[in-house]
Amino acid sequence: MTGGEIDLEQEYVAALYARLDALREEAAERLTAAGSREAAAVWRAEVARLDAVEQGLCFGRLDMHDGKRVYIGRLGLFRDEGGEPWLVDWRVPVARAFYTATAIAPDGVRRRRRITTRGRTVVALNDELLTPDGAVDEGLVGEASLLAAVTAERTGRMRDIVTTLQAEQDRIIRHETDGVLVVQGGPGTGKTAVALHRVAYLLYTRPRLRTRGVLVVGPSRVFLDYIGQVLPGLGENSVVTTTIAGLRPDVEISRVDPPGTVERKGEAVMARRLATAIRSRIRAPEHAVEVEFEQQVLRLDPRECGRAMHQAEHTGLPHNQARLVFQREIAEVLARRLIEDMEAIVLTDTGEALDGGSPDGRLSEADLRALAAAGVVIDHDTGPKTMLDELDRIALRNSILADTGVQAALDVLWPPLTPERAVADLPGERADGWSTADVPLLDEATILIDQAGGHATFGHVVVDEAQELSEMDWRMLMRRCPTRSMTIVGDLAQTGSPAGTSSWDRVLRPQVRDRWRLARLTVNYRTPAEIMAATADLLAAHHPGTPPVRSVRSTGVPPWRLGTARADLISTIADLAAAHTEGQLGIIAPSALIEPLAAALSLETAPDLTGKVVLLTPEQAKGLEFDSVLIADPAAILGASPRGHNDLYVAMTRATQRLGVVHPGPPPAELSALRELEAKRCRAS
Ligand SMILES: Nc1ncnc2c1ncn2[C@@H]1O[C@H](COP(=O)(O)OP(=O)(O)OP(=O)(O)O)[C@@H](O)[C@H]1O
Repeated sequence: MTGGEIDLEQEYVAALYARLDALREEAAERLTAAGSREAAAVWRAEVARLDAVEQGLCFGRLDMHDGKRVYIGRLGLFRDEGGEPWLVDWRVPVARAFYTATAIAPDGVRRRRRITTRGRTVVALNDELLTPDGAVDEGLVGEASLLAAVTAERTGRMRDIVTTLQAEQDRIIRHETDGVLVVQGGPGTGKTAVALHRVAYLLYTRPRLRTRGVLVVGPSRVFLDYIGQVLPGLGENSVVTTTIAGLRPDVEISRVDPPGTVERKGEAVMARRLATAIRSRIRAPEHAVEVEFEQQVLRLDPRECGRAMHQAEHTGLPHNQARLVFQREIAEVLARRLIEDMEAIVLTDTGEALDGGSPDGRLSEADLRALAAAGVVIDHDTGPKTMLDELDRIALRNSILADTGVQAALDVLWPPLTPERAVADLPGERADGWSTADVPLLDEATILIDQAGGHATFGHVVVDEAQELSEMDWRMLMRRCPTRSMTIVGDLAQTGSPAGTSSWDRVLRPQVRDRWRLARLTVNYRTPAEIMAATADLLAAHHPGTPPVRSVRSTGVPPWRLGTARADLISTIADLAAAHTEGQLGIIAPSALIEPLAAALSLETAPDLTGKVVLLTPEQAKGLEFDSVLIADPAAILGASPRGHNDLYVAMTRATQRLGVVHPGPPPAELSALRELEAKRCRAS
């Protein structure tokens, strides 16, 4: 590339930055002058959006066969209002060819130019000529930018990949489906990256989504921190991110359930069990129920109770709300009875004291008390039939409802419930704190007991590491997404949770029937071929039908294993970590080893992704990546749960450069083909 070309592009890019600066200045002024909170929020978001695009504002150019030239960047810029676009946003249709055009299907493109900038300076240009014979410009490397991106040292924070998106990824990002899109792909195929870029794409192309909201669900807080900069970097700041348990921030997690319990609690049948258990709290009486109100004993016969219960249940309202309907029905019955009694006394009017009436044939003391409690003032001079008007009747019914004695009698028939109580009373449950597997149960119970739809909902939901969700988790999530517009990404060969899935159809069909589409990603951008080859036995043994993903590069560095005595395991890992110099090292160990390893490595037990050495379990490592990975005690990882083989697969596929495995005793059969390192040569590289 000639220096002259770079100078020309530099001039163009500098002008784009000048325009960006002008827009920023204007947005900042509008923010200062904003007259309302709403206006301030709009301009604050605009300032953030303009700030976010500083790095790599413009990263590409398309020269079309018809002579047009299109510059592509992180946002659209116009030289002046109504004029030709100066820079087009990567999400507009015309930019698509930047990611998908090939020599065979050039889509009107003659030349694709990648523009690399450092700060505001253009440092490199890479051109591809998309001529029918596939010839490329001299001295240019087609995949140079991609390879530079995938081999760069990791920082503990995911970066966006907008400059190097590949065609199979772009197809998913722009997929037109309104319903559920499932993206299945092996490790490192860019599922997370693609899901986040799809969010940015959807927010851009469907602006109404901004008001309806987008939710991104990830497997852990550490993971959410890891991906936290990607969307802001794409100019999108308004997305809510959470873990599945975080959907109910009011539930404090203080317990870890054993695998069998996690599996059991995650099954969809729990929803039915919960509903049945709640329903069973309602007890239709076999004999008449006596209710005391203002020292009168009123009798309710079982048929009256049954009818009131039926009417309440018929409303379809949650338990506690239907209970109020039941109580109102019963109060109506009781009020009617009281009124009939009172009016019967007055109507006899024989001068006799009847049925507790006073000697002058009027109301008894108890009747008067009941009426007084209802705020009904009796005018003894008025005729008996007009004694209680409609308002009096309502007041009487309300005072019956408010009476603690009546309440106590009705609570035996239809007790009030809390979601916590309902879940804690399930067979096999405990009331001494909650586990993450309890969260969807509590959420389900909330719906059944207190409120239908009191939670926030979203216009689009993204689920990452979606293979980990239980059937109960899916139910909870679907309630947050009434439109069922979702992007679900995951890998069935990486399922670790005992309640997770091995079939997308099994978890999605009950929710959306066949209204979901499957897209696949096939190229691994993270893990070099040498490491993927080392996982082949593990994958073949446990997922015989799953094709291995193709690595985009090889490093020439084979992964290794090192045998050690059990007593030396911790010190061996500590020595390897101390000797490690190249990039970030992830040490992945079974949970039983986290404490002793943290002590030996002077680390916290909670993983810190900004550290040079990060210690974590396979579960915590989900979705993350490191320059080098060291696995401690693979047999323990395999044996820790029924899906230990998937956990080991996850652990082995986290490295972008180097992988080592330290095993006390003989290696697991699946790893025996790894190159064995002699103890004295043991280094993490
Ligand atoms: N087109 C691309 N250009 C540059 N880097 C890419 C590209 N696609 C993926 N990557 C990088 O590859 C790595 C793996 O991507 P990502 O984490 O999205 O994969 P994944 O499929 O979610 O992996 P896993 O299932 O193993 O967690 C990331 O560092 C990502 O930035």
